[in-house]
Amino acid sequence: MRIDIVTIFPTFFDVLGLSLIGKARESGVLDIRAHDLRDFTHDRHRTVDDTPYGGGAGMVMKPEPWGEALDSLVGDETVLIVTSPAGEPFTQTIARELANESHLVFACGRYEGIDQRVVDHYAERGRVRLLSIGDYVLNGGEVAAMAIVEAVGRLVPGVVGNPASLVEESHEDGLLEYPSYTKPSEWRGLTVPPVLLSGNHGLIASWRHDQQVERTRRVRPDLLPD
Ligand SMILES: Nc1cc(-c2ccc3cc[nH]c3c2)n[nH]1
Repeated sequence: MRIDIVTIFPTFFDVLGLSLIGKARESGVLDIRAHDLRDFTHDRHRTVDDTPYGGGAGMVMKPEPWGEALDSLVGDETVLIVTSPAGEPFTQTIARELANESHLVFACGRYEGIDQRVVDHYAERGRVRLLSIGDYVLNGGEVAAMAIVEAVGRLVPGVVGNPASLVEESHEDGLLEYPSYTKPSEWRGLTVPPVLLSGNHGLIASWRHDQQVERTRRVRPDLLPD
């Protein structure tokens, strides 16, 4: 999978050279590239923003640099992802959908956001998704893009060593994950649930599912079917 990220802070994504995603980049399973939006400006000050039509506080990102940057990256197979607090809530289901794509381009806004005509222009020509990682406001789209890149990247075959570890996770089966324990069997007076020491794998599986349902009912009842 090829992932391109357009941002005025390209070094922000240097962290993607670490850990699993970093190894996947080295092996070629993931090809992730960050691009500086200012490289697509032509004035001395490399200007990417201007005052909003209609007035109001803050600045809006100009459409021209975005058009040149995205024209250089977006193709017929591309899904253009614009992170925004006004976007569709990003979920594990969307992560799975995006993990099947061959090319993702992320547009990371700053200031008060990107001129709406950029989204409108590319939505007329291909697939564009406005995605939010939560109902809170960040200073820019980079943190949201980073979260989505990690959630999607780890689902791409060859990125995670043991694909079985992707199955029993929160949200993978619509439920929150069960609690996990490791040695020692007692720590600060706290012990491990005896069923996990029983060696009875049927009982363990049943206990773990019960824990998932109980935890989901307690913490995220909205995830349970009506
Ligand atoms: N879920 C979420 C996304 C954002 C976001 C995304 C892009 C920009 C551009 C300027 N501020 C932004 C905030 N905040 N919260």
